[in-house]
Amino acid sequence: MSSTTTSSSSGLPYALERSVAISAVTRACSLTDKVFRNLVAADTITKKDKSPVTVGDYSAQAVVNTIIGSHFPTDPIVGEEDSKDLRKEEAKSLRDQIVQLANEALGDPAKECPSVQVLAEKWNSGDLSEEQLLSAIDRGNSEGGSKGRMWALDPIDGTKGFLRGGQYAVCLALIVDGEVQVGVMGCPNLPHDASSPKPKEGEFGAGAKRDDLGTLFITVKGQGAFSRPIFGSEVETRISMRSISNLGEASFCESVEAGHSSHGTNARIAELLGITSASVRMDSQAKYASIARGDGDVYLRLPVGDGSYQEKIWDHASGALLVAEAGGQVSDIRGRPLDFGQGRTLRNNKGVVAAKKEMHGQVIKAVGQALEEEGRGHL
Ligand SMILES: Nc1ncnc2c1ncn2[C@@H]1O[C@H](COP(=O)(O)O)[C@@H](OP(=O)(O)O)[C@H]1O
Ligand SMILES: [Mg+2]
Repeated sequence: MSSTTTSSSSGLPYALERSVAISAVTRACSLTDKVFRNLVAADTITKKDKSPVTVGDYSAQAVVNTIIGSHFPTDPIVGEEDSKDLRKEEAKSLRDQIVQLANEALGDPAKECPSVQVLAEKWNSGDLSEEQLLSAIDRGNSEGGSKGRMWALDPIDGTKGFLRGGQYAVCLALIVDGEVQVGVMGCPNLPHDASSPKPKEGEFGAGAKRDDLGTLFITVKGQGAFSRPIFGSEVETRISMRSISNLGEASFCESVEAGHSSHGTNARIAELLGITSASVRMDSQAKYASIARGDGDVYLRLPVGDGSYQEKIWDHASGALLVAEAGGQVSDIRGRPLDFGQGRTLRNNKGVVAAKKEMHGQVIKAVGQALEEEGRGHL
């Protein structure tokens, strides 16, 4: 496996990877958005861990892996899904829908940047077989590790948000020797900027598309953080974290799901920091995106219970780089950097704390105190 930096005509490191990732995520977002608007709840099947997996998850992974696989055939992919359940007899109608949706997304004559066009003919014929698409899903079975290049993909991060009409994200990152180098995140339900009114319940669903929704976040290590609409304009805007003079002015983001992040501990940390505004609850890595562009300031993800859950690399790779490139610092609850070189999980880390660089240390101190008070100081 080579760790060399590929660049295209722009001359910047990872320019080709950036373009291909944008193309893959954009196509996957069109697909998930379509599924979202025509959501057929009956097509949801249940994995062993009981999290809902939809036709959107599988099709989006098939699309992204097909595109990554044709441009970078030797790059391993660490993807959330595999095709095991899909290959079962009873999943026939789900498979048929995936084949149709993935081929539509791959065959869509969307505009591509010139470097991507070169290889587009490899996958955009729109007639891949069921087996080709199932194999593409299974390209995501890499075990990860600390050497060489690999992609991390969450085809629909925030599955619960997706199903309830909240935030979700298609997240793709390139990791080289354990360090995230490129991150692209598509948030189809996130307004283009924080000043847009928040979507209200009932604004989603068939035919209710709003022009100011759907935001793409793009980052390459050392090159800054950018956003642009997913659908429509390709003009990118540089984003950065908000300037606040003290943490008392901050607002923080946390998961909607109390089972994913301890709301009680988060509240105590906010109290210790003098934060008075209510937390913003949001599904998916849209939380990283929100603080990166200054909608909020701190992302707290405090482990629940005994802290034995191991965070997955695809749940954090693109978001963590985005925040770092927007002026933030991302670590676990002890202030250790997230270690993406340990396989499919962040097994050397517990929880996540993301905040503006200058204020991160103060947040970590409050985290330690709150855990101590709960008798979880050993975490
Ligand atoms: N006990 C737990 N602690 C922390 N994260 C968990 C968890 N159980 C599941 N998750 C992860 O939390 C992710 C969603 O995060 P959030 O709550 O911030 O939206 C899920 O991603 P998926 O929705 O892709 O399955 C899943 O991987
Ligand atoms: Mg996820």
